[in-house]
Amino acid sequence: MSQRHYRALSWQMALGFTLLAGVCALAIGFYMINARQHVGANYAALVADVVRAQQHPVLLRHTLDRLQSPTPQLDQERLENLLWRIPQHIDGVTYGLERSQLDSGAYASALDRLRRVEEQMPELQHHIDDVLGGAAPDGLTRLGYVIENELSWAYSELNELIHVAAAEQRLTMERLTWAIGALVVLVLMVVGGLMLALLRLHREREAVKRLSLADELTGLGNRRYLLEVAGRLHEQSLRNNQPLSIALLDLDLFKELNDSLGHPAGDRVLKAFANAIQEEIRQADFVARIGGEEFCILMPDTPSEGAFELAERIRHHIAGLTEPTLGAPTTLTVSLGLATGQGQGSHFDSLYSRADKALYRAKANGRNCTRVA
Ligand SMILES: Nc1nc2c(ncn2[C@@H]2O[C@H](COP(=O)(O)OP(=O)(O)OP(=O)(O)O)[C@@H](O)[C@H]2O)c(=O)[nH]1
Repeated sequence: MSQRHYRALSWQMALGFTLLAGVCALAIGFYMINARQHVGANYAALVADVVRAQQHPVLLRHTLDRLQSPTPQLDQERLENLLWRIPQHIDGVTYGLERSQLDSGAYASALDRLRRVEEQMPELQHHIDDVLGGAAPDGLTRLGYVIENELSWAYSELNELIHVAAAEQRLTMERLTWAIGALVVLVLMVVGGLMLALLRLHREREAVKRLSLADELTGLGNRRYLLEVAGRLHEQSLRNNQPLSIALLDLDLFKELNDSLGHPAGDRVLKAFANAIQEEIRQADFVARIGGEEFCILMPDTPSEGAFELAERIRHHIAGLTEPTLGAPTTLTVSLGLATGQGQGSHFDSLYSRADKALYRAKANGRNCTRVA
């Protein structure tokens, strides 16, 4: 699997992480907008009611002041209008307060005063009627100023209370937003960390797997890897009804070389041999070191003639190698056994054993030659 699948997996993880981060960012944005709107919606209507109601004491005072002037004048229309609007606004503000999140204890005294004002409204109406009937305006102004005072105090108290509460709530929302943001960052960090750890684990597992399938000396595949690939290629050849060829290669008289030049020189020769094979084979072919100086090449979609051609090419290449490439003062020859299978009747084990027999014949026939099963 490897590099390609690993890259694909990395991309998938990166994509997943980006999506997750995007969703989190969207969620935070959505939450922040909603949080702000929530704060505004909660108090905006109440603040507007209170601000509108704050005009009543001002208008009342203005009307009463005109009754106190040297030429007293009764603005009957405005007073009647206030008598009608003051209780209405008191009801509206009371309703808004009850529906708000405010602590009822905080606005209880303001509400008491407003209710008292409501109770005094009929009395105020009597005084207006008396003044209209010709009585002195003293009673009307006395009660009027008391009501004006009560309304001013109650509304300014409520106004301040609502603003403080709105500011507090906004602060709480901001803190909450930061906390959620931090939480999301933390979650992203943890998820990111987990993904990285998973990738690292996967990479290490792949490295271990690669090591377990590689030949340490030459870097080629080992016998286990050969069997794995052989199974795949054999199935593929059956499915597509294509020929699959196998070549077994065995260096000639390698023991002598080892004995005369030493083991390290033998190792260098083995590496040179592996390189030479790799230079000759196609990309679709697979080569493995299956024993000391024994190698195997799998050639998918290759008929017997093609396999023979490649075998001979390798043989001549090896015979032509000289000391600088071999890393040892010697010449080298190789014997090869070939076998080709095609169709349902061909089993890989029998293909291998036919190639082995052909190799045995090559050795028996004087070495440095290729024999076909
Ligand atoms: N340097 C080195 N030698 C190895 C390695 N693995 C196996 N050998 C040696 O390869 C030699 C193989 O010898 P034999 O099996 O007798 O074969 P041969 O001498 O090549 O004779 P023929 O195959 O009949 O031509 C042995 O001496 C092994 O010790 C290795 O990794 N490095």
